[in-house]
Amino acid sequence: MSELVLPAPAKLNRLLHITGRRSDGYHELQTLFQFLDHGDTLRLRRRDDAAVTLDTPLGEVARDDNLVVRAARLLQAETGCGLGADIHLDKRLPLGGGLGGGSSDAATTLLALNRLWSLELSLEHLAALGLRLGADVPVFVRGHAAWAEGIGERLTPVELDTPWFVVLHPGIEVSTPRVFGAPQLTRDTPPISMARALQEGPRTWRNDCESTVRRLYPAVDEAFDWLSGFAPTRLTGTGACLFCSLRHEAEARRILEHVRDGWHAFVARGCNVSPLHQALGLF
Ligand SMILES: C[C@](O)(CO)[C@H](O)COP(=O)(O)OP(=O)(O)OC[C@H]1O[C@@H](n2ccc(N)nc2=O)[C@H](O)[C@@H]1O
Ligand SMILES: Nc1ncnc2c1ncn2[C@@H]1O[C@H](COP(=O)(O)OP(=O)(O)OP(=O)(O)O)[C@@H](O)[C@H]1O
Repeated sequence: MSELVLPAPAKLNRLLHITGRRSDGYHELQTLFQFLDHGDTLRLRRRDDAAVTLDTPLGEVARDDNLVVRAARLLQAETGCGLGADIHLDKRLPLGGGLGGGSSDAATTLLALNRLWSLELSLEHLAALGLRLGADVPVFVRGHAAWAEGIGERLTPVELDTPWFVVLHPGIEVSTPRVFGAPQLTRDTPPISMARALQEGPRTWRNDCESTVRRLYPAVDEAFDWLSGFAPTRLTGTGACLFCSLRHEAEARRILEHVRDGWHAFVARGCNVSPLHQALGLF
């Protein structure tokens, strides 16, 4: 096998609580991660030399800063592997959208190169490596919907309902550091048990960043009010994307017909096993 074409799915934070702040400034979270059957696609071809090429420019992100390239280099450094890869990234997920696109691209790169380079590192090992690239990378490596604590790296697999979602992007990029740096952000939600969160169910789930993001970004506020006219709406991560759940795909698709110019929306199904792991025959 010398080439793989694999998905890098989006994630939603179905619930996001901020329970504290660590001494290094990072915030402690409790969150429920679930994957979507929508995302980026990567094509990776093995090279016999150590070069890593990426033929897809990504806005202002320099090639060497792209999480795909950083993931490949990290794997080479960790294992001493002398092989390389030519990588093509078909980017569909918005940057700074709260859908974890960059983290998912990194995770897909780690799993794909582990195969193409015959490294046989365990998912545990790859998740620990991925954490060095970003707090959301481990859940994409592990590949199961999860209750997460810490900065999002302590993961317990869960089975969540799998509705259809409308995901709405209001056409702007939200700065995660700006949201986490906002004085008015709620940072003291008392920790709850995973059992309680699951028992209380989706209708009670909320995102502690929501009011701050709506105040800082009027475009998110406007889109939130609009989507709420169809179904109860939530923010994912620190935004900018919003989502609502529907029982039937047709109902979700009808909402898309009304989306305003300048906004982008898609319909996707929630998945408890990542489409990446389904494609690789894991689980
Ligand atoms: C909020 C989530 O979307 C939940 O899934 C993620 O935890 C955000 O992860 P991310 O986009 O990968 O964010 P990073 O690039 O790691 O962090 C950007 C900045 O946000 C702040 N940050 C981020 C995550 C966190 N738990 N606490 C923080 O205070 C830090 O200032 C950090 O420098
Ligand atoms: N392959 C990549 N795809 C997207 N962003 C990347 C990539 N490589 C590096 N980045 C950088 O990482 C930043 C965060 O990207 P990402 O798409 O993961 O944001 P996000 O959806 O807001 O994630 P989160 O839900 O974790 O907050 C981007 O703004 C960009 O500067």
